[in-house]
Amino acid sequence: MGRSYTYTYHKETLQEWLPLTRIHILIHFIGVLFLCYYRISHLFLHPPSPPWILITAAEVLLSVLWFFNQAFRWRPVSRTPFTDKLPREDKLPGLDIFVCTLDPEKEPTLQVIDTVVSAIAMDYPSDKLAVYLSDDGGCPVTLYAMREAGAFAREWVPFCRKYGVKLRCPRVFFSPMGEDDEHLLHQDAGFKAHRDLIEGKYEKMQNNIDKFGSDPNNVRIVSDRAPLIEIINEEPGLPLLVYVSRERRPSLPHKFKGGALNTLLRVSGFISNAPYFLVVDCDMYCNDPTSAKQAMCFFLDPQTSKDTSFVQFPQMFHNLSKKDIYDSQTRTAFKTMWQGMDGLRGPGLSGSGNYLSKSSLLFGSPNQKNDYLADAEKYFGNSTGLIETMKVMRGQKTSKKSISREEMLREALAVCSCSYENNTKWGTEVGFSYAILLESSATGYILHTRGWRSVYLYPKTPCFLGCAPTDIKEGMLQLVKWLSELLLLGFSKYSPFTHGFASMSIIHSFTYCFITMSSLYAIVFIIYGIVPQICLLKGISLFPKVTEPWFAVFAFVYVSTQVQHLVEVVSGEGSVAMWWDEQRIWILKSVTSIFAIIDAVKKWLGLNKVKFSLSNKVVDEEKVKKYEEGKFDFQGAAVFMAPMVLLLIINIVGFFGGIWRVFNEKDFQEMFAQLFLVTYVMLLSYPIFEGIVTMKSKSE
Ligand SMILES: O=c1ccn([C@@H]2O[C@H](COP(=O)(O)OP(=O)(O)O[C@H]3O[C@H](CO)[C@@H](O)[C@H](O)[C@H]3O)[C@@H](O)[C@H]2O)c(=O)[nH]1
Ligand SMILES: [Mn+2]
Repeated sequence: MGRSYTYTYHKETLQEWLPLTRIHILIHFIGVLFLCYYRISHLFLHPPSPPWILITAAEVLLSVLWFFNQAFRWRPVSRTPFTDKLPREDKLPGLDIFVCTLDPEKEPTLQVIDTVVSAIAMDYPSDKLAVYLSDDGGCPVTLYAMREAGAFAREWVPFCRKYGVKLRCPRVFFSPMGEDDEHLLHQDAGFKAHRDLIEGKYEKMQNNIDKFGSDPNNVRIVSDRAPLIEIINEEPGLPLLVYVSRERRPSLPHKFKGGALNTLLRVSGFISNAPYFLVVDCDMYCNDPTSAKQAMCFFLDPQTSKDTSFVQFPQMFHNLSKKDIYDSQTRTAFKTMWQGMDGLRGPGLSGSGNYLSKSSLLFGSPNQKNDYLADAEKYFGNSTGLIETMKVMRGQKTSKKSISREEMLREALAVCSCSYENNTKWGTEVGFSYAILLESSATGYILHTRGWRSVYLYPKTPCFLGCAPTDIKEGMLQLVKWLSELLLLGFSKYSPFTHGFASMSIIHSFTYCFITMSSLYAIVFIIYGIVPQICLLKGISLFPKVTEPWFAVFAFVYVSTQVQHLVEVVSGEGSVAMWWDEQRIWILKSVTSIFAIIDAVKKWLGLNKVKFSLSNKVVDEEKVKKYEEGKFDFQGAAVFMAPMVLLLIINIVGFFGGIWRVFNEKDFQEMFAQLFLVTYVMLLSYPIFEGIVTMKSKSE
């Protein structure tokens, strides 16, 4: 174990081999500098030819990206919360849970309900807990299902508490996975009977929802509607359960999930007004009920409470196969990157599985210099009731007498209207940011620029489990949606290159530079996938001769990168096969990022309408089967695959043509690097060829 710092309720541990990592970065950096020197000086010494200019551009860009990428390796930490040291339950602060859903077609209602029920069963004092579902589709089936879920929760929550059930998502508990709970095996016969009774009720609920949802009218999104708030459960011993569907009008902007979350921020003020809240997407059920207390270890700790804005858990998935050929788990993001940022001033906000402090979103910077409440209407809008709730949260005196429930609900409905945010600071200074479509990425980043910290927790038992895309089309859609938006953030007025440098620690802002720019790998790989191959065919050497000392620089940089990656994968319980597979998918995703760049340019020029492409969470058995077998499935992804297919064809021609030419010309020494490159790509992309060939034969 590395060096560690102990706080009142938690502990921070530095990576054990940190000095080695840093030495490696420095040595590699020298290699990179030599490489850039070789390329750039070559352009001045020899008449620059187009292939040389291109390859120089690619390598310089790659070096810049490498440089920013090292910021994640500079100071990774891991954290351990001490939940048993927390104050007594009655001293814990209030907690709201926000679940967002939109479309029952892509987000099956039963899944949404499992998430809601698992949230209600969180291990947290009931009178301090409230669960809100934001239904952006306004679908009758969702409201109906919420009422059913409310009734089921009345049985489920006491059952979980009585027997100390660990898996509190009913679907998982009643699946074969639920039978592994050691501690439940030793329960008496009464437990078994109780369990079967509850299982019956669970099935009944599912049937009811299915039946209600079989009427097409009940599953249609209502896009023109008045707001609706319904308090579903409100009784002692049970958490509050609230259904919220904000006003939607086809002609008025609604700001997607960011808009939904900001609405919940306001509505919850009237109903529970907790100082902290958890955001989960509707497919991300709570797998470990202790996550709330884990997060509280940071919010309540005397040393970290003042400037901790959010606690992020990794997004993990319940539907991944062993091989995970598409790297849907995005290991690099949730292991290397987030952990690396955690040692600086904190990970980014991922949008799901994160606990946040409401004050950090509502009242500016942690040193409380700015008093938004002094000019409340300008910042928060004209609801005096809402401003009262905020004063209460800040511990300020309020002038308000208690109001009737009807009046309270009326005021809460008013802050759900489409026009409420007009001429206020919602979406800019207050609440979730509307700067880009990825409300969370932007919000997390802006919180950091204001001086807030965040925390990353990666416990052994996953706290939240969602549904990952299991075919390439969905995966690519999601990738393009994220990377194009992040690129736009990089060119916005909030850019980490300008705004960020000015307001954040320098290494922390490097991590954001990398995050916003990572789609530029597309340019590197496309050049690298065309130019050396064509030059190999034509006999133009682009790299130093194998016998020249300069060759060693290239070889070193290549091997060093591979070793770093291998160490990272293997030290995190990955395998060598995973290291190899990740390279393949990384190149594939990088090449496909060209669509993200195109998309971002189009949006920037105003050619593309801003549209949130909702990820599909429906499990398709056939797709899953192929994915489980580790076979690439390109069905429906022809467009996304086109650039990669083109590069592969060029590479195949380069490989065979190149070998033939080298044997004729005997210029093996000059061409070694290029031959190596085409061979490496051939080996790496074999499963992709296979996928393409089987796709063909299927459509015939
Ligand atoms: O107008 C909308 C659009 C989406 N959602 C909800 O937002 C969530 C995220 O949507 P999804 O399509 O599943 O996003 P992902 O592709 O999984 O996107 C990731 O990136 C998003 C943008 O930052 C984050 O919001 C997500 O939490 C994060 O999981 C879902 O619960 C949706 O129901 C809404 O409530 N209203
Ligand atoms: Mn999702």
